[in-house]
Amino acid sequence: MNINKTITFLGAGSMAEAIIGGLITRRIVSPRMITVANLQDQERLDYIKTTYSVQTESDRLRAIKEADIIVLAMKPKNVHDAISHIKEHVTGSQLIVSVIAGIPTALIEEELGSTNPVIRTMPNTSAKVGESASAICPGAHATDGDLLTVEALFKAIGTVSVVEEAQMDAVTGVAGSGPAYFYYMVEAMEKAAQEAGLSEQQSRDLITQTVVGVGKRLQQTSKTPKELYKEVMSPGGTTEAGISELSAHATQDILQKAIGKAVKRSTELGSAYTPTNHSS
Ligand SMILES: NC(=O)C1=CN([C@@H]2O[C@H](COP(=O)(O)OP(=O)(O)OC[C@H]3O[C@@H](n4cnc5c(N)ncnc54)[C@H](OP(=O)(O)O)[C@@H]3O)[C@@H](O)[C@H]2O)C=CC1
Ligand SMILES: O=C(O)[C@@H]1CCC=N1
Repeated sequence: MNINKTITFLGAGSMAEAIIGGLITRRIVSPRMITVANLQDQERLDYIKTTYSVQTESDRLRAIKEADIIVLAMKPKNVHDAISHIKEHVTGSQLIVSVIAGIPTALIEEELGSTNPVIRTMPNTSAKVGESASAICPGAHATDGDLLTVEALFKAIGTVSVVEEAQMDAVTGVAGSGPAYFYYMVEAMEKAAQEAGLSEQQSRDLITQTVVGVGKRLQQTSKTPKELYKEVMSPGGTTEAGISELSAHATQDILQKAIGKAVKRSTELGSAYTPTNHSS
């Protein structure tokens, strides 16, 4: 499916790149329909232009002029400046899509001071390979049509769940941050593999395929995670030795707490932020 909308990304960081990469590689949006602007880093814009053949623009107002969709892809602490800069130039028909963690649609609407439709989203960096687990929710002025447009866009880069806005902080801590937990674990697995005598490449290949297999299995079975790891464990075997060590250190409790902290941080980013106090 090709989406025939002009899209401007305000922000050219990891998340913008992951989404742009997904849209271009999967030929969902033509590169000439995408414009990217950031605050100041021209070298980064040059990299994005060269890598994805999209348009880049150092002037943010020129960047949004022809956009059907404006994607806010800056850090929470930069939202106020970003919106203040563009608000007088945003036209009534432009759809605002936020990928920003923690910032509620009501706040973006207040900053804009208009009735432009706003959709809050939470993708993750697996967008770059078309495998993001994204969630989206509409703001007060967004129509079902706006939601469908953004759903179609994000479906191009993975799966999309439409959720209540009250669930967005949970989505952020679980799925937005989610890839990082797995990469962190993979890092430890690679170190262990190399200590045990595998080469860097062998470790990477074996662990990557293990992660892919786990993902596919989870998608295809109704078994619980416990049933699945029990399948791997033979009594007195290797897995039992490994899982016992994890249990002895209450690893599941730690992981639960870690994700809880991420969810809490998302709520903090929103509650710490007001248009007059935007230091979050
Ligand atoms: N990284 C991730 O995995 C995910 C991130 N997100 C959200 O995406 C957003 C961006 O994160 P990420 O890409 O990691 O951040 P980065 O720090 O990599 O990128 C931030 C970008 O915002 C730009 N920027 C800063 N101020 C402005 C402004 N006033 N107007 C336009 N652009 C501006 C920066 O430009 P310059 O470099 O020139 O200052 C930079 O290109 C965050 O809000 C984050 O919560 C959501 C899901 C996952
Ligand atoms: O760490 C962050 O704040 C962002 C939001 C989710 C993933 N990265």
